[in-house]
Amino acid sequence: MSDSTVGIGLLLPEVLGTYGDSGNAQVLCKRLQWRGYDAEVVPVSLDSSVPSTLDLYLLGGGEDMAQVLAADFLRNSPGLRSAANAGRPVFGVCAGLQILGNRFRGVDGVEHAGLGLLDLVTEPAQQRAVAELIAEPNLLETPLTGFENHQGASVLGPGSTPLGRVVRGTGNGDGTEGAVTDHVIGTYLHGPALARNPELADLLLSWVMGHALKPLELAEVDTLRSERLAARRAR
Ligand SMILES: NC(=O)CC[C@H](N)C(=O)O
Repeated sequence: MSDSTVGIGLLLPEVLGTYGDSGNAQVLCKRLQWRGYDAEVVPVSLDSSVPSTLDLYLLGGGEDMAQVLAADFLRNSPGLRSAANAGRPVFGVCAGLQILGNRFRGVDGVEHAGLGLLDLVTEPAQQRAVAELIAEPNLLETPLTGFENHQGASVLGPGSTPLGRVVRGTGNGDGTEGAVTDHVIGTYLHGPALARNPELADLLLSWVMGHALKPLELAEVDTLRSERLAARRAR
């Protein structure tokens, strides 16, 4: 990979790929390439260590045991934490959000340490949240859309702010959705989230590039968004 190529780290897709969130890496890569930048997806698997030099890091959702495996691995491989502490963007979805937090408890009742990159704690909720999820964003202009499928409910501490306010669905479980600390974002949105929410994709990319990127007109993305937002109104 040349120095000018943007390296998009896709962390542990073999265990955090259950909900299709690996698509977030393809979305970021394409949105850069369509604008004339070189970009490459760099998968990081359980048999390697996490490099601290990639430009951005992605974690997807996963089942409970896979999540514990991923959290243990990431706690013991310091690359992600040092990259985040150096300001490199990190985006985690669902299990990814919970791993980025301070700690999470699975449905088995066992508490596991997270990475402490987001100030949040996750406990199992009474009911599993499986639904379309819509939120009014805090950092962006346009509504956040995705689907959710999780048991965990997350409570934010003062070191993180919500990514948005739930309009439909469950999100964190208290009316807020997701969490942000510096350049680390966690969300309960699958979809993949960055395919459904191009403004969120471009926010992450603006942090990578150090400047805003020129807009992209993509009719397919507009159609997908309007279909998903209309589906919520039809119910
Ligand atoms: N979709 C997911 O990543 C699920 C995460 C976690 N296992 C939960 O149920 O809360």
